[in-house]
Amino acid sequence: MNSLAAARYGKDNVRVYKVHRDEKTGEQTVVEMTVCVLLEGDIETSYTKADNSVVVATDSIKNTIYITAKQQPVTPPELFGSILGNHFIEKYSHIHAAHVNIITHRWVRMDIDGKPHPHSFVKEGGETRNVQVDVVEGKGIDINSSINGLTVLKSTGSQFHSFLRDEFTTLKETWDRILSTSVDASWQWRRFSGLSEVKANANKFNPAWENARNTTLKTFAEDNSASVQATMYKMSELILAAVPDLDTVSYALPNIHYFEIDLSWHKGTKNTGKDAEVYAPQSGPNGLIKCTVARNQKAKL
Ligand SMILES: O=c1[nH]c(=O)c2[nH]c(=O)[nH]c2[nH]1
Repeated sequence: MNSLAAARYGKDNVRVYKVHRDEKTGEQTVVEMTVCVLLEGDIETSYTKADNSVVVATDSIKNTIYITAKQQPVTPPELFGSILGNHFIEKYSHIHAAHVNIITHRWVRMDIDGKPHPHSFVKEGGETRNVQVDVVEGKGIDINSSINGLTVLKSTGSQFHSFLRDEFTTLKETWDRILSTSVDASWQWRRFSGLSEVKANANKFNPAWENARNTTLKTFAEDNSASVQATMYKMSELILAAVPDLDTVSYALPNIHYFEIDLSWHKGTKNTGKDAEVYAPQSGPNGLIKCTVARNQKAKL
């Protein structure tokens, strides 16, 4: 006999845009999100017995996302995700968990002639602000906030030497290299008991995002990096120290390589070592360095 070992379902890639119009100043503020909601609960029979009576249609889930966006604040995304997820477990007695993922796209207000424009925006790179909100009946609300796709480069101030050498090693040691990565940084909040506790803490989410972003950029720029590993650990420690409500901070950083090009074949042109100016950016393979730093406890490696 087989049995359903795990099941969840819902609507993915629900794109939502919301505008806020400040009637007094005439300034408008926009938010664009891509939302995924997946539900769990007493839904086995829909899989095993073709019983659709337990199915909240994914079309209804999509409608609920729109209605909730209309009726509730969509920022900070941690709060919107909690309100949305909580709705499903309160409304349907047989739904016991709602998993909400929100990608917030980065529309940044334009500066025109040095002044913030009231209703025009630029989409900044591929960077997004994301949240994963898991609302589980009887347990509480787990929130993981993140920055994705923040691409950075420094042209010096990075080293990589003294690494293990053996018969597989060809990489030269370097005391001055280019360092580039696309930052995926995430921070796990201590578990909230429920929606009212999330609401009581709602003013912490934006400052935490700002702190994580600023810390990432400042540390990346200012650290004379011994390695991606050492720099990302410093970033994680600083964020944990600044935001007491976090349990862990994680990074996943690709090491995007820029190779020197030997141009000596052309009239003895010097373009390596201290003479290197023209490099070949690599699209792959790339290093991929990850870590999770936990507060006051040993990380599970
Ligand atoms: O910062 C780095 N960490 C590594 O683990 C590594 N490995 C490598 O080839 N280059 C680098 N750079």
